[in-house]
Amino acid sequence: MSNSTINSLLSDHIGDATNLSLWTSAALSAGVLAVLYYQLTSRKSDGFTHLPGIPFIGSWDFFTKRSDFVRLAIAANKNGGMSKFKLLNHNVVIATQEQGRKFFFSNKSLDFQEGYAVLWGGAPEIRDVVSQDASQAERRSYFVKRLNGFLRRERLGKTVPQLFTDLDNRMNSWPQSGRANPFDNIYRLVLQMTVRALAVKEIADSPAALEKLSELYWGVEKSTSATSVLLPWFPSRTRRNRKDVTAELYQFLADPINKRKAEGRVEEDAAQFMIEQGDSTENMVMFVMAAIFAGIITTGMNICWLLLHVNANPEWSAKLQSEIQALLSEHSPDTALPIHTRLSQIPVGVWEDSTPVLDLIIQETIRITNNGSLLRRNVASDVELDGATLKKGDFMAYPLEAAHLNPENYVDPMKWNPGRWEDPAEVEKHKAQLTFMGWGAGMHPCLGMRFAKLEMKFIAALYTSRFEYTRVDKHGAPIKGVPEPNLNDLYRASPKGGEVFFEYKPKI
Ligand code: HEM
Repeated sequence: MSNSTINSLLSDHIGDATNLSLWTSAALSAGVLAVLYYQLTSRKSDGFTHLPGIPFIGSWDFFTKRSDFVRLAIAANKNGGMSKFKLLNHNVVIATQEQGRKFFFSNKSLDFQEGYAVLWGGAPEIRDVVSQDASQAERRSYFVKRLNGFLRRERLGKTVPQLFTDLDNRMNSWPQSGRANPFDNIYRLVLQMTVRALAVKEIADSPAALEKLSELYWGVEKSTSATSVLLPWFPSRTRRNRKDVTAELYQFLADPINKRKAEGRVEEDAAQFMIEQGDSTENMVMFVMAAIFAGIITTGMNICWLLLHVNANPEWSAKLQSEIQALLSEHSPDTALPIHTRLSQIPVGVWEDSTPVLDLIIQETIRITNNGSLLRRNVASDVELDGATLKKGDFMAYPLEAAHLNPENYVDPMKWNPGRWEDPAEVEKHKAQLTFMGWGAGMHPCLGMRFAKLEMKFIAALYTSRFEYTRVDKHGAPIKGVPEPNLNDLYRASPKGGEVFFEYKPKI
């Protein structure tokens, strides 16, 4: 923790870490931390194991190396109980065992929005740009209502041909064959689909506008730091950037909506539906920002990992191809048609309910990849839990890796093995014990799951039908197996040990 923590603090507060000579920062890190850093490993009288941190500041590693940090809690809680750490004046409790997990997902005093609003700064926040009269609950209910409307089967069904055309056009815009980083070009496919299905046609139609949108999103992410999250009032360099980028993003999304409203022009897209419902531009932009954010981060990282794993596993790759071939033969037998047209003729209901191989592959990929920490805040009264008191105002975190990568729950947990989901009894067991929560659980299950699964299925089907590919490093040397995801990288879970590329060429 030491060097990076101090450096990130300094770079954020002072403005530019490169202005500090290396020896100064190293001396500071070693000297200051030797005095300030403390580590408490045993369970204390308040019933919690206290995790290491810096006095007054707390455990900055929760932001900078989250997975490494939560693994301390997983180890500390192994024989029961929960861990606790400080972030400035906030207490954060990490539950990793069954009792804490069940409480985390079902207790009504734990507030979802409050947890993320204070402890997670990755999403662009509309309140950074325009003042909002609506309460958080009202904004959430608006978001849920609109999302559910857009995900109705008949509505999605009408969009499917356009989604496949978009995907095919994007793939046509790549060099016919070559080496590409999936964490770059596959992410862009997800953005394209999300904007097409849940946002504004004017942007979905324009590769340049999509590129700009992607730049703005990653701009918000890059401008997020521990300081901007924990000290939102602090006029740091990153905070100013974040506000500026969010304001630009807001305007970028609002402009085409306002223009269309002013011209009275009618298009066929999600924005049009919202305009016809009389929605304000602010609400529409809020919806689009949140939907796109959920889309490009989680769906993006999971589809990249899915393609990596499938490629490294000939058995599952063959099963996937035969599932796709069977669907094509049944629903679009004319082999003279282009593959994206044929795939688009498979009904949405079939994609959702009759693709068992894709379902297993997605489930297993998410178990290994989707392992961030979920967050809540106790907004009600003090609660007794597992021999300790979770006070009103305390935060709670549940690291998904505590369940998903635990050898007590999954044999050989780092092995990608979709077959482990074939036994219905096993699936039921994980459901009952809450040991698979890749799509959330209890009071806050993922509301975009159906759409995210469709996006991953469409991309997997079209990409693997169009291309042959192998996994290589940046020099083109083949990569054995599949690296582990770096779970400290909250936004991409990028491969440990360096970038992985796909060397691809068209299938004949
Ligand atoms: C592979 C892609 C995705 C994965 C693995 C995923 C996973 C999750 C998980 C684990 C949660 C629970 C968070 C918690 O309990 O703290 C969640 C919640 C949520 N997800 Fe997703 N998600 C994905 C894609 C999407 C997409 C594309 C959308 C929307 C377009 C979406 C919308 C939501 C919403 C609105 C919630 C919050 C529900 C609530 O407030 O109760 N998700 N998701």
